[in-house]
Amino acid sequence: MSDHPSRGSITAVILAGGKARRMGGQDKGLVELAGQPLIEHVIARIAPQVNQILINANRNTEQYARYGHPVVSDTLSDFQGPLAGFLAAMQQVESDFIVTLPCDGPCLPADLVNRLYHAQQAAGAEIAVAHDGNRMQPVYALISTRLQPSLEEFLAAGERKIDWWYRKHNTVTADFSDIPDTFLNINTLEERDRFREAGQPG
Ligand SMILES: Nc1nc2c(ncn2[C@@H]2O[C@H](COP(=O)(O)OP(=O)(O)OP(=O)(O)O)[C@@H](O)[C@H]2O)c(=O)[nH]1
Ligand SMILES: [Mg+2]
Repeated sequence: MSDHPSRGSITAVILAGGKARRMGGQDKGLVELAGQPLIEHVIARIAPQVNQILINANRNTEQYARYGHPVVSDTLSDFQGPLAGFLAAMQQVESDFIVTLPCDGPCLPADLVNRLYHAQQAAGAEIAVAHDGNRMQPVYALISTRLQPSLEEFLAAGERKIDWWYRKHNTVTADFSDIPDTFLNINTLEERDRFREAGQPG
């Protein structure tokens, strides 16, 4: 992994902690695409962009550990959504920021971290979220780890919606409208098979 001495430290957090109901409850990160588990595609694309990777998973943690990156499970029980994964990561890391991304998006931008970081720096923001031109992509975000107490409080109050939490903070969007296809995510086996036939977009 390359070094980025000019930036504050950033840990990438690959979110693989969901239930994958649309995939019949399989462990989505381990579902195969083009001969490799989905998470391997994601690791390959994010590794050159950061110094540290964390995998957030709630099942099959030994299998995820094989990739040589720390694996953390949600500290809140019962699959309470991606924010629970953000929190588990923040509780674990010592970096200034986390960059979150899902395990089911194998085509993620090659400059995801750079664009998020520049948007954050330009605005002095607490959070930078990807925007594909049509909509926000809320699980692709750069978040200051100083927000851990805020996130703990939000989740303890029973709130779960990412967008609502973002709205409580100085949040900016980073423009990815030139490469919207990079946010394609695979939620069903049919989508996986269609993707396979079409080849990798972008
Ligand atoms: N840590 C954690 N991550 C989650 C949780 N729920 C969803 N995610 C992650 O959030 C990202 C986007 O969620 P979805 O694509 O809807 O994944 P999912 O919830 O597993 O799938 P569905 O049940 O089919 O909606 C994925 O990377 C999931 O792994 C959760 O309860 N905890
Ligand atoms: Mg998805």
